[in-house]
Amino acid sequence: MSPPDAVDDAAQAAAVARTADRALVAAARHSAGRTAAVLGCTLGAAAAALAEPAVLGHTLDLLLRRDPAGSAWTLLCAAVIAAEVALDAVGARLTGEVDGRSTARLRRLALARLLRTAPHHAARHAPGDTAARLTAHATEAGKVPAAVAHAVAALLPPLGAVTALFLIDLWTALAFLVGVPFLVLLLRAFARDTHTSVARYQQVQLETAGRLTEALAGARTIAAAGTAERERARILARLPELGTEGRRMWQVYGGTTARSAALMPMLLYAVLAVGGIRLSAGAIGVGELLAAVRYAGLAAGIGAVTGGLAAVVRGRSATRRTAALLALPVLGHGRARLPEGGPGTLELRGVRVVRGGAAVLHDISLVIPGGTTVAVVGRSGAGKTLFAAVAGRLTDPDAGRVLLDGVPLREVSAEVLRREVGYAFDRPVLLGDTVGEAIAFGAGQGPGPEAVRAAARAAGADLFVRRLPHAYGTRLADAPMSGGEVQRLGLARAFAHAGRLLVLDDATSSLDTVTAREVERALAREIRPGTRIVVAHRLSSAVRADLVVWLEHGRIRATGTHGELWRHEPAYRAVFAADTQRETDEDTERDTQREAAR
Ligand SMILES: Nc1ncnc2c1ncn2[C@@H]1O[C@H](COP(=O)(O)OP(=O)(O)OP(=O)(O)O)[C@@H](O)[C@H]1O
Repeated sequence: MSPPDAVDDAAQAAAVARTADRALVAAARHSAGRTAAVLGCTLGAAAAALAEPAVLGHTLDLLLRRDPAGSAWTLLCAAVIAAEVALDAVGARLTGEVDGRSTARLRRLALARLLRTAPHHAARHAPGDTAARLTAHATEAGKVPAAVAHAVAALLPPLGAVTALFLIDLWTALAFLVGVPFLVLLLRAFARDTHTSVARYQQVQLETAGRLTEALAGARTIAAAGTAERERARILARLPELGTEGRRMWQVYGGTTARSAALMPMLLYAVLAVGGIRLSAGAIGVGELLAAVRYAGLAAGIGAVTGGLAAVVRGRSATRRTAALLALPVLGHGRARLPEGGPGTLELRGVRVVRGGAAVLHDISLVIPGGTTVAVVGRSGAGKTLFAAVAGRLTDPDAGRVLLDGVPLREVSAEVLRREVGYAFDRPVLLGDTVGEAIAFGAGQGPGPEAVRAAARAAGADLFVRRLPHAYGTRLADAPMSGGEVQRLGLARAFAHAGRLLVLDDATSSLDTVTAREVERALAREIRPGTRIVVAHRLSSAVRADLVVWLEHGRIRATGTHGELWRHEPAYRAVFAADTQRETDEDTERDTQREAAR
């Protein structure tokens, strides 16, 4: 890694840490009342636990002296113990609520951020990795506010108990204090070791989830390549590490518990021995000795703080993972509207796009008059998809501006942008319950059933949709579709929402040439007129376009009509060499079939 990269990564990690802390504060504020109630209950239970030895000791002294006040103090003992149990129970219930609410809030914020960032930022995290951050890690992170309250309250009994020891008898308290440095060392080592293990464990979890999702998405390729066994090994490769780190966490926890369990009796014996000497010297009574021993037990219970501390450490580490989503940059929107009835004139001024540290679109300056159909062509990797993404503001350029009907796209409101700019992709994802809903899916008021059908007809989808068991009401899960059929539904969705600018990014690539031409014709005749940007490898798309933008290595090599470019630019013809052959073959095939039919 080069030094600037290392600096960038460190700065990014620091930014994520700050975002994580802010997210935790926001989550705690969101349930401030309940978190305060958890703190109140746990502090109350701790106070009751702290009062218990003193009340018990005093009651014992009264009963030994047969003092009549003894029965009232016995009742007080019962009340203190009952209060401790009740407060613990209410605290546990409230803790569940706070955990749930904080988790839900973190999840909602992270998901909203994920959906509002530019797609290439969201793609930084693999789907499995994202799912783990939003589920398991968000759950751990959501536990932090209540865990902090518990950890704070857990400090009260030991600190109060040491104070009480001093109040009962100085020498007994000093006997206890001899063991305290060992306890502190134990807790520090616990916090350090747990943090390291938890961070490693969560990292391995994310990577394994990421690999699993990749494999699920690529199941067909894996089956075709016959590499299922190798893939299984790749997914599970880090499982032993997961086991190692999991065991290490339990070892650290178990070791700390065991060491504190060994330390505790020694402390208690020391207190008992010194207390016994003080009792025989008449410095303290039997009740006070009982109270001192119980306080020593409470004070040594500082080891119990380790449980709360572990939850806080795990939660903070998990928050950083969820917060990486919160730190994604938002694709913000302005409030501007577009001029009423504008033709859809698109202007790119000095557009430059950087990906992976290198410029992949350079100096793109171009005016596309409203109502024009533009074919964006070029070899694979030339920058066509990025051009389309910038043109409809799926992403912002790193330099330069994009204007639609004279208004910078960055300033256009989200609602206007998505009403006026539509997209269809090569591999659309269908969202909604039914086929009809998938076509109507979009911002604002969706199109009615008639508009949905018209869009499907234009996209060449109506016929196969009507053959489905419940036509447009068929559930997507019950409608097995080919790649071309899914693509036609994606086109129908774009047509149903067509605004002044429509971007078709390789959206007919899975259609046969005849269907693709029918769709192009329907688009010209039946869909709201406007500017069309058609990313295409097909010769026919370039032929039908009013203007061709020819990209090469991220730059505009030339613009013009297809005829002009075809006549004067051999390199332009070479872009379509394979397609020319394919279309010729398809024409020949069709001619042959016609001949055969005669
Ligand atoms: N997120 C990214 N990180 C790094 N490089 C990227 C990213 N997105 C795109 N690129 C690079 O930018 C270049 C242009 O990509 P683009 O997808 O626009 O090409 P294309 O012309 O649409 O290709 P194709 O015809 O194969 O779909 C490619 O070299 C690609 O590797």
